Parts: sequence; C-alpha cells; structure tokens
Amino acid sequence: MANVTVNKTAHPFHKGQFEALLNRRFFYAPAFEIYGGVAGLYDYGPPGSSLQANIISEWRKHFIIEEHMLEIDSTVMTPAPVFETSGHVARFADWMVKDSKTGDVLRADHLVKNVFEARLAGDKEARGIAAQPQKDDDKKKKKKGVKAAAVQLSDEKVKEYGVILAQLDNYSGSELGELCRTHDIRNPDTDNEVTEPQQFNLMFTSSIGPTGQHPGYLRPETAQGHFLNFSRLLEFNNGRVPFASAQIGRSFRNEISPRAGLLRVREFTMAEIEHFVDPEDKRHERFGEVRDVVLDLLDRNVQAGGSTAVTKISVGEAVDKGIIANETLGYFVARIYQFLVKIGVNPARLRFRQHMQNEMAHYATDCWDAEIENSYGWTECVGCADRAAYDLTVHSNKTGHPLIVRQALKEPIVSERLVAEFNKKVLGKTFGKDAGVLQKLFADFDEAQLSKIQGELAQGTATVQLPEGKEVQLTPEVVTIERKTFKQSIREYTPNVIEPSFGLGRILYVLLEHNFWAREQDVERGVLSLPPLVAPTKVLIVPLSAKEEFDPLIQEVSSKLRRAGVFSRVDDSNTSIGKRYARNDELGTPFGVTLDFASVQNRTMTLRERDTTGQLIGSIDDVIGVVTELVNGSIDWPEACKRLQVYDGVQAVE
Ligand SMILES: Nc1ncnc2c1ncn2[C@@H]1O[C@H](COP(=O)(O)OP(=O)(O)OP(=O)(O)O)[C@@H](O)[C@H]1O
Repeated sequence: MANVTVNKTAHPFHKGQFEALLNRRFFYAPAFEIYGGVAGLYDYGPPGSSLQANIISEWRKHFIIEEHMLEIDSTVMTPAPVFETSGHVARFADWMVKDSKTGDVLRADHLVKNVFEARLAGDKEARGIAAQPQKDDDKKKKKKGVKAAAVQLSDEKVKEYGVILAQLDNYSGSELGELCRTHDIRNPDTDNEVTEPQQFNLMFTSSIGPTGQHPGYLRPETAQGHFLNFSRLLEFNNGRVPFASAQIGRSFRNEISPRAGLLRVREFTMAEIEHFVDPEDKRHERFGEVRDVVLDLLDRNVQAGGSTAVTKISVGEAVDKGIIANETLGYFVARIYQFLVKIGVNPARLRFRQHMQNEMAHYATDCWDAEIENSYGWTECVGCADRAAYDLTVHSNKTGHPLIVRQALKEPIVSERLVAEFNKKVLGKTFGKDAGVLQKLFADFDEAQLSKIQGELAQGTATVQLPEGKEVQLTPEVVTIERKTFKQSIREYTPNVIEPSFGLGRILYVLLEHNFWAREQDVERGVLSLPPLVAPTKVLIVPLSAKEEFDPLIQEVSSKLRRAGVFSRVDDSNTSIGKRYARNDELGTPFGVTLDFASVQNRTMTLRERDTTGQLIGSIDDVIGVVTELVNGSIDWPEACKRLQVYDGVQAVE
C-alpha cells in the first residue's frame, strides 16, 4: 500500500487554483500591496524565500563548487561611464507603443506576439482543432483583451504569422510599426490604434553623491562587475585561463509593461557565470562528461522556416556538427540542463533555442536560451551566450587598463620578417617635417610592400608616395631594409567570455507550475511535488496530541533531525492530522513523521510520503535514519518501503 503510483495528470492544470495556493501560502505577493502595489515588484514570503534559498544553494554546489569558480559580489549602483562603454546606454532598450487615445503603454513586440497568438488560437478553434481553454483563464484573457474571435485564417496567413512570430526579436522599431499597420494590430484592451514605436531604455537612472554631477544606473545584469575585476580575478587564479567567476545578486530593469507575474519583473535575482577562455581554444576539459546528454534543440535554421520543431540530439553531436558553436558553450548548455532537471523542472517542457543572428545582443557570437514551457507559453529562463572579447576590449580601450592574459609560451615562437631601419640624422636633414610621416608609413607597410622597396633600394633609389600624394626618393643612406629573426616567449590576448545567465524568479515560478497537481480524490486541494532537494521544509513533525508527555519526544525528534542536517518544522496546531498534512502538501513538504500514543509507549514513529500518501512505521531512530537518506537523495521511497514496515493505520501496542 505504501508504494502506490500516483497519477499527477488526472486533472488538467488549473491556473486559478494554482495562483490561489501560492497566494494563500504566501510563496510571494505584490510588493507594497497595502499601498496599491507597483507592477513588476514582488515580495517573497517564507516558503518562497526558502525555496529560492535552496535553489541558490544547489546552484552554488552545481556550478561554483563543482567547477571551482571564483565567486564575487559587486555593487548594484554603477557609475554611468561603465554602461556608456558597455553599450547599454545606447542599446539596452525595448520598443514601446502608446494607445492613441488612452496613452496606455505597451511593449511593441509583445503586443504583436499576443495579437498573432490570439488570432492563431481563434483560427484553431474555428477549424475545430483547439482544446477549449479553461474557464477562468478564458475570463482573464477576455478582461485583458487578448482573446480573438474564432475566425479561420487563410493557410498563407497562418504560415506568415508563424514566420513573423519565430523572428519577432529581429524586428526594428519601424518594422514593428509597419507590422502594426499592415496587420491592423490595435491595443486589445481598447481596440484603439497604437502610435509609432519609440525606444525606451530599460535602465533605472540614479545619481551618486549630493552634487548630482555623477550620474549612475542600477545594474540591469551582474556581468559588468566580473569584467571590471578581471585583472584581479586573473591574478587570483595565478594568471591561468580558463577560469570562471560567478555572482548571485539583484538586477533591475524598468520593464515597459510587466504583466506576467514573476516572469517579468523590475527587480530580480540573477545568478551569472563568466567563463573566460582562450579565443583560439574553446575546448572544455570536462566536455566528455556531458557529451551524451540529450537535449531538445531549436536551432536558428529551423526557426527561420517558421517552425518550432525541436531536434533531439546529444550535445556532443550538436558541437561536432557545428550546431552549437564550441565545446565550452555546449558544456554549459548541458550543465544548465542537468541543473534545471535536478531541481525539478520537467525535462519534457525544456528546450534550448538558438538566437537568430540579428536577435543576439550586440556583443554575442552564439547564444542559446533555456526556454521552459508554462501557462504563459515558452519562457526564456537561462541565457547562455558566447560574448566573445567584446566587454573586456571596450573597457580596456576606454580606461587604458589592460584586460588581457599574458601567457608564457612553453616553446618560444620564432618568426622572421622584413624590418625598415632609418638613419635618423640623414632622415631629419633630408625630409624635415615629412620624416615622421615617412616612419609612420613604413610601420604600416606589409611584407610585400617592404620587399618591393628593398628591391628598388638595391638598384639605388626607391620611390614612395606620402599620404597627401607627394612622391619622395629614398636611398640606402636614409633607410635599409633587412630580414630579422624574432623570438616571442609571451603571448598576449584578450580572452573570450561564455556567459550562462540565470533569472532565479523565472526558474522558481516554472518549478512551482511544473510540480503543482491535485489528487483525484481531493480536486480542491493542490499538492506541490517539489523535490526534497529544494522543498522549503523537508520533514513535518506532527504530534497527535497536545499533551505534555509528547514534548520530550518532539524535542528529541527535532534535535536528531537537526543534527542530521534535515530541516524540519513541528506542526502542533489544533486541527486534524488530515488538515495538517494537506496544508503541508500545499507547501511542498515531502515527508511527515507522526508521533502518537504508541510512540510514547513503544518509541515508534510513522513516516508519510507526500505524493503517494503512503505510510511506513519503525523505531524513532530507524525512521530518522531513513528519512535523512530520503532527503539527501541517497535512497528513494520504494527503497524506504523495504527498510521499514508498511503502516496501515493500526499499530500494535505492546
Ligand atoms: N524582467 C525580468 N524579470 C525576470 N527575470 C528576467 C527579466 N529579464 C531577464 N530576466 C532573467 O534574466 C536572464 C538573463 O537575462 P537576459 O538579458 O538574457 O534576458 P532577456 O533576453 O532580456 O529576457 P527577455 O527577452 O525575456 O526580456 C533571463 O534568462 C531571465 O531568466
């Protein structure tokens, strides 16, 4: 009985019920709610905060500890010149349109997407191939105005919408405006036309110090902090590359119209890795460990044809075939997959989508997003980009501080080349103010040009044209050209950067959605099947009676669990045991231990598993041993069933 299978899909996902649970149990809630709230700002309550802390703790183990990364904690407040140099001031922007009558602001690409998707859904409905949306979702969409009538579209239109949707991130402001006009896209809330798209920079501006003379920004990503500290990090790593830095911290984006709960907010926690690598060698020494990981990939060629069909392919094959640009990028894509699945994301609803060429950030050379399906559609939760040498180069150029690697070569590189040597005295005397121009000209000459002049000098004189057109005659008295040997024992280069960038709020939200379900026999109540690894509380201690004689046992069990490193809570509320378990099923608590009168007499305890509701019984110490292993993931529930006795509700009292 204890080892029963459960059907988690018996009831379709019910968003209203899910949201009510998150709200009731205070996973998170709108910030400043009693002041009316502010769109895109949320506070996390106790279970949400614990869940986030556990995701972060696993992220640290999976990436920082496993890969010996260098963790940093850089400031949020950033002086303006940093983002001027990085290109964010000019380009970190989205296109917005305004309702021509009400002035309501909408993000232009999201408007087009919502309207096209609604029309495509209406088309499917008209063709009788769409599943009817659930009632409460229906109402919500109607209120927001993105529900289109059930109208059949021509096959060409369906194809055209598909192609546009797949490439929407590529569109410029004027192209988005053109789309709105040609496809009659209006504000769905009011049916009014919208204005021409205007660019809106997403960074929050600030000013540092009392004078107002030092403008600053709240960072929209943590990455710049890694780049600006690059030379210190390199030194910390004994001058060796590759290495990675990692940072977990807050970022801020003044999103145009955040409407999708935790998926699009204005303040959020990011976890970012910057892996610095030799541009000439992007192999990864641990690639062999992930070579066979099979992923759902959606590459840019497939998207260009208007399709979203994924290819199941091992990361090894994807790199071999050049679908993923290099081993290091492939390594991180696979490690991101492993992390997300480990914490409870459903792998069947996880895909990696490659950015289209124009969609990539201005600095990136290849980019893959981990997209996770949820009730809002497919959402990017992790970006993984090859940022090339862009950031280090621009900051170094701007500040004059070298952000480079100096690599001592095992074998010095020996090379030969032609070198021009001037007799400075004769040069100055003969050419006066043109002397400097001539030297500069020769410094820019390539091997072929120098060789030609060398030949002419051997004949007596060489004719050279100065930049302004004047021709001058040179003799071997002024300049000689000879082949010289050079030995180079240090190689200098700017490393490339592979950047996996995680938005923790998005991950937390999809994790909650993927693990939410309702029991067949209790449709009204939800269960969150969070893996023990990330569940806010691991074990619930449930004393059946409030009598004082239970107190020493409760203390004993709590302290033994604490010593075993298992986070538990006591629920001694005055309600039925069924209600207490149901409440904790909603909080995602995977195990419960019950202390009853038999426990006091026999020192036995029952153990309940959340998903199956199966129960086992054993001595207090045996149960603590088993539940500790369950929480650590070293055994599973079927194994626990072999170690303890099945409990059927009747307990022998000796
Ligand atoms: N407004 C936001 N709210 C919550 N998370 C966000 C937001 N913007 C970005 N993120 C998270 O940060 C990660 C890295 O940011 P990145 O700059 O790649 O996102 P983006 O491409 O701008 O996202 P989008 O296209 O959805 O706006 C994203 O994968 C996402 O998880």
